Parts: sequence; C-alpha cells; structure tokens
Amino acid sequence: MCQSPLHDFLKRLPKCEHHIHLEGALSPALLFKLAKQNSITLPQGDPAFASPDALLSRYKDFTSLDDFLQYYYIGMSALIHSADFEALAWDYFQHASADGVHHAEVFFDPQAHVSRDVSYATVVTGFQAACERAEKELGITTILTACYLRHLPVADSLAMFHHPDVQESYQNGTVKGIGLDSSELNFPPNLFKELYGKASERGLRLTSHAGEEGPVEYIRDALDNLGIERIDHGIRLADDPELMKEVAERQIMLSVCPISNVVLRCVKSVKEVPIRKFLAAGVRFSINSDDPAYFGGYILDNYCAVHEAHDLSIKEWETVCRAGIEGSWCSDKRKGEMLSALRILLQVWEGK
Ligand SMILES: Nc1ncnc2[nH]cnc12
Ligand SMILES: [Zn+2]
Repeated sequence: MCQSPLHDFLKRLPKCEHHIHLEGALSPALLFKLAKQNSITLPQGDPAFASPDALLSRYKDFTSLDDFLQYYYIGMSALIHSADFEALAWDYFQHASADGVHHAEVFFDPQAHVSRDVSYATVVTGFQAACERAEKELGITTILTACYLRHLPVADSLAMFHHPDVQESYQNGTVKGIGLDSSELNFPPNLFKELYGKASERGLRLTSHAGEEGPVEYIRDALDNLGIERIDHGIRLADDPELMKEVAERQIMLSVCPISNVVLRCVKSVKEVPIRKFLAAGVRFSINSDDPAYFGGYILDNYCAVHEAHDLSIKEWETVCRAGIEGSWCSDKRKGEMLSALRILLQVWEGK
C-alpha cells in the first residue's frame, strides 16, 4: 500500500483497465500448481524454475522485453485445459475487483496456445467463463481482445485470423478486438497491415502495442498503416511533439503501463514516464498493469506509483479516470454508470 493520503481515493476511483495480458496474470504459485496438475515439466536447466520463490526473484531482474517474454511463454506451457484458463482469469478479476476496477478490456495471445496444440476454443471457453463470473459476482464488465504475435511470420497471424473458430468468436461477439504484441524492435506495425485491414472490414476494435521499446516512428506507422484507435504503451510519443498534438486532437487513448516500463527497462523510473507531458498536451491515457504477476504490481500499484512520482491533483486524477472511461469500448450506458460513480466519489471527497 502506498503512503499517500490519496491512497483511499485512488482505490475508490472507478477504474477501467485496458492493458492486461491475462497470461501475464499467471503467478508463480498458480504456474507451479497447474504444471504439477498437468504433468508439465518446467525447464530443468534454469535455476529460476527451482521453486515459485526462485521464479519470483528472477522476475525482479528482467533486462528487456525479450528477456521477460521468454519466461512469459514458458509460463504458458502450464495452461492446458479450459479450467486452467478460467482459474487464471478469475485470479486476475479478483485482484482487479479489490483494486476498484469496474471495467476490464483484457488481452490474450491465441497463437501462443494453438502452437502448443491447445485449441482456440479451449482458451476462449475458459476465459469467457471467468468473464461471465466477473460480471455476475464482481460487477466487472469485460471485453476480450485477441493479440497477434509480431515475432511470428505474418502468414501465421492471417491463418489464425481466418481459422473458423476465431471467426466464430468475432461473429458472436465473444472477442471484440485485435491487438499486436510480443517483441517490438525490428517488427514494425506495417508488416501487419493486411491483418488489420481484414479486422477492420469485420468491424473489430483495433489496438496495437507501439512505442514501448520501439521508437516513436512505430506509433506513426501503427496509426497510418493499421488504423488503430488506441495505442498500447505509447510512451515514446513524447519524443515527437507534433504527433503528440495530433494524437491529442484525434482523442486517441494510450494505455500506459508505468511499472512494466520500469521493470522492462524502457525507463529508469516512473518519474521518466511522460505523464506530465501527456497531461499538458491533452493526450488521453489510462494507467494499467500489463503483466501484473511478472512485474510485481496490479492496477492500483500503478496508480500509486504514478501518484508518488508525479503528484497529480484530484482534478488531474479526475481527468485520467474520465479519459479511461470515455476511451473504453463498452456501451455508452456502461460509460454513463462509471461516470456517475466518479461524480459521486468526487462529491464525497470534496465534502470530507
Ligand atoms: N509488455 C509487453 N509488450 C509486448 N508484448 C507483451 N506481451 C505481454 N506483455 C507484453
Ligand atoms: Zn502489453
């Protein structure tokens, strides 16, 4: 818990999370439990896999995005049955609820499972069950977004997109958007122009990681060639004031992940995340956890870290919270409910 007098206020803000990879919510404890249940052998040669505690310690030492990703993909090897995916997502939703999340737009990586012979239907059935439970038991509304892996050949992403089960999930609305993730450097967004064109024709929501480890030119590329309506991370946007102005004018939201940026060494500290530049330029952004089980912080930890580093006023927190609600892909009715919750919180807080 942070020491700020605003901790309770930050916790009670009606938060929307837009950047959380469900596979990144796999704690070492759950990973080891599922690996045992499913008779999966974890890498013997790496001392990090000696125990859940050893793995947690290794997570404190990531040197780059790719260094993290090797553990992220190994971790997934423990996920086999629908019930495993459901347990994973349910674990995340419970954390999210405790942190004051009202609406969560969650990523998953279909290619990383299908390549291990775990079917798309198995993955989606499990995640969807947890989403339904989150709405019923925790009042959290959800949207599932399928991310495509940019380190794999483009043809793989197209084959996945056209798979009948994937098309069915887009048709019936179980999965509403697509994203692009994994290793960023040397995999510019324009490689995936055809994929995004097809997704746009299908009426899907479009987002992409850009400007995390990669340069600001990848953000321009993703906007121009993929037609994205949201930018995941996007911290390099501050390197190009003209583009920053355009993103602000077009009301394109960034899903910023401050603790992730520090842990993966994209910045030296949360102070270096350009929160104040974005606020000054009118760039809309939300604050998110990315891969909470790997980076040691869920969404509220990220809010607290931003507060500690940038000392936002109540008015500025209102701006951030409102941008997150308005930039969500849920219905206007749902946005209205969250905006009322924000209004009520602000009234109560002013009266204190
Ligand atoms: N931070 C991140 N960047 C790119 N791909 C990811 N997949 C999971 N987390 C990621
Ligand atoms: Zn991410």
